Amino acid sequence: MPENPRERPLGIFGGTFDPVHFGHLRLAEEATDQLQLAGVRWIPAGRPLLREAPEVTARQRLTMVRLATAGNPSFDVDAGEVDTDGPSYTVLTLERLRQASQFGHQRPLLLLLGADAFAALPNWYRWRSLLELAHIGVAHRPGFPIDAASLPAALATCYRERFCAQPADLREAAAGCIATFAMTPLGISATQIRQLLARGSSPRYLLPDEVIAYIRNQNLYPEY
Ligand SMILES: Nc1ncnc2c1ncn2[C@@H]1O[C@H](COP(=O)(O)OP(=O)(O)OP(=O)(O)O)[C@@H](O)[C@H]1O
Ligand SMILES: O=C(O)c1ccc[n+]([C@@H]2O[C@H](COP(=O)([O-])O)[C@@H](O)[C@H]2O)c1
Repeated sequence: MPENPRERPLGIFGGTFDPVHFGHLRLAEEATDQLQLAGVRWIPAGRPLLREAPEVTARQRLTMVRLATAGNPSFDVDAGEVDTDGPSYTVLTLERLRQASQFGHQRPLLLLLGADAFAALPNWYRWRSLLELAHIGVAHRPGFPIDAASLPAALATCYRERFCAQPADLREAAAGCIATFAMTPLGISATQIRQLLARGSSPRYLLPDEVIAYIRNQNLYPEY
């Protein structure tokens, strides 16, 4: 049991963010509301796995996340994965957070994932250990159903065993539950934005203006 069982979980939101967009921002905002989080810590992946290398550097993606989240006191940004050499394994990041004196082993942490990332969880390094370190909160995402029948068998079993319907239950333990939440469906992806930028089309209203200005000033995606 946590020292303070009523403490709200802190959301942990990792991503490649190449670039960050309103799908990410609404996910973090709606998770905070629906899962009753204390806030969300954004952690851009330094060297993301199981995907193509990002188009821009880790530091540039970190800056975009800082620009996008500035001004929201419920959000903060962690440069830990960007500052670390080597692949960005989430389990190691969670272990680092648990070792940091501010969290210890009692504070509820909740790893935020979109439904597509959740379905791929069995491919992650030491994926079963993730639930020893944090709860998992899964956002609905258009095109990616969250139901046991569509998940890989090992994950479907885990999902059935760990499912938690009540946000209040997430405060009763430091880790181990899987919750889902139905965020506003937004069919926005960073892939789509990169495709728009590559053909010189406007990405406006898919991501914050501050991020677009940075992309332009730094010539991050050269055709735009
Ligand atoms: N529109 C969205 N709705 C719900 N979840 C999302 C959405 N966009 C991204 N996510 C989630 O945010 C996290 C970080 O995603 P990521 O940075 O890879 O963005 P992406 O748009 O999926 O990028 P890409 O198209 O490059 O794969 C993942 O858990 C992903 O599932
Ligand atoms: O730990 C792993 O093995 C692992 C494998 C794939 C993805 N992740 C993390 O999942 C988050 C979302 O990844 P992505 O590729 O959808 O941007 C991001 O924080 C990645 O570091 C982590």
